[in-house]
Amino acid sequence: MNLQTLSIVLLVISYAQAFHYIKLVQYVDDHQEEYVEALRDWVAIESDSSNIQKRPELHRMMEMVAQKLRLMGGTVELVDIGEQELPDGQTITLPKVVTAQFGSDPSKHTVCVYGHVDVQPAKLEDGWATDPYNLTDISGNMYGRGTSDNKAPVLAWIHAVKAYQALSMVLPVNVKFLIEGMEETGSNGLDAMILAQRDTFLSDVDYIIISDCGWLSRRPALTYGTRGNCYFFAEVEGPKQDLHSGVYGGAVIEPMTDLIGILDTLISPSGRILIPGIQEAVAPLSDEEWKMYQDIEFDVNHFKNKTGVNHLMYNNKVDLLAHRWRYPTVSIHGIMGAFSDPGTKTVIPAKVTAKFSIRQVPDMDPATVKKQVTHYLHSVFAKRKSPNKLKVTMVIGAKPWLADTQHPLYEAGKAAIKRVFNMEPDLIREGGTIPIARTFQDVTGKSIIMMPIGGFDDGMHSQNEKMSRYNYIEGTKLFIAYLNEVAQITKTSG
Ligand SMILES: CC(C)C[C@H](N)C(=O)NCC(=O)O
Repeated sequence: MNLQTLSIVLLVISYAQAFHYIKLVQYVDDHQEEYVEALRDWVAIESDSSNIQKRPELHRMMEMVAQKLRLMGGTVELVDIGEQELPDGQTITLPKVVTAQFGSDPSKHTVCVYGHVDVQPAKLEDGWATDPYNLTDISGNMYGRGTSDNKAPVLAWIHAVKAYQALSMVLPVNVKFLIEGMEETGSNGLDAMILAQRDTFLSDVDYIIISDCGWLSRRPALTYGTRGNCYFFAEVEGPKQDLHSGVYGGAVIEPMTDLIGILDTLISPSGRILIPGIQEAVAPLSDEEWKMYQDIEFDVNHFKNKTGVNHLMYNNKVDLLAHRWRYPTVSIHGIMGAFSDPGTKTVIPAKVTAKFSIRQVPDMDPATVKKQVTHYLHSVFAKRKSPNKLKVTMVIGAKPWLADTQHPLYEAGKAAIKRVFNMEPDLIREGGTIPIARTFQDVTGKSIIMMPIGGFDDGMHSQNEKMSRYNYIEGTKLFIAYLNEVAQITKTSG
């Protein structure tokens, strides 16, 4: 083929692609209401993975996902991943993992979209303005638990594939789905499943795509790193039952006093982690990283006001972003067994269990962190010379993940964002954890991209979580455009 014929062929291809894209976008716009109703149905399921009472709901949720994909003609499996062991030694069935496949053309790339449909706990009385399980649209924002994290993004991916099907257009790449129901509690059972399916379901996967995070501002973003997380229970046990604080106070050494005492030794008021060995393991901030953070458009004051605090740990952009993304932190989440109802119960709790977590960054290692924390807490507890008993357990040990932003997957992401939003994306990291990201990378050796569609103010895990209709619908278009861009990556790129 001579140069002139080649340019004509390329022109015809790009016209055809542009024409297809316009039709797909029109289809998405025309089906907005259907997409919102699909989200309403999913949000109505209280698929809280941290509450074992809700496990039947979680099973129902996984079945709903599978059924949706089956109805689209995918090859769908509900994979049994076994049992979850609870802290008291009991076991409970883990929600099955949904795998699905659309297309198996060996001449095309195969992408695997990972997502989750379990949610964090939510109760109206936590301070929600609307029922967390009844999707409520207020001024273009759809409120409900799990909207942004991660039900709407999963649906947007499904709808992207469905749009191609509905218009009888062939998918530009083969698309696989791997949807789980335990992400919020550390993806229990998934590591083993990924390992077991490395040479089967995952064998022909070229790239993994995750859309389980948010933008940093109103500018679309591509995410190239997440922090890991080590989650601990510290239990202090004393008397054989709860005691009257008037009758026994002053006579016994109280478990709660011990617990608060040791918790106070984890982190200084200025955010310095006091556990020996932790800070030392953190990779230093490179000049290149500093420059990347410096170049990101991010308004610290706006962030402060949106968060509703009058003082942040750091007031300059680079420090603040670095401490959200690439330094570890300790968060204390709650104390089980402590009196927390309204009222003035005067009790000495007999056994209290603190829950805290340490976000992980390169080059920390969860196995080492487990030893460091356990050893440290026992040594500070020993200094108290308390007769009570301390037990420290690590219940989640998820590693951090980092990607190469020079990979063609990111170039394809930039092109798709340019097409849909007509702007360049921010390249960002994420302070939260997607436990399986690192496993995917280590076990399959495949490249991963995180392509968020959540807004910066979606309130994941918080009261009034939402997803804007704009992000949901434009996000669906982004995924459509992205599939097309990935198809252009030369087959040899790893
Ligand atoms: C912003 C996170 C990466 C979103 C993710 N779904 C999540 O919430 N993970 C658990 C966590 O505690 O970070």
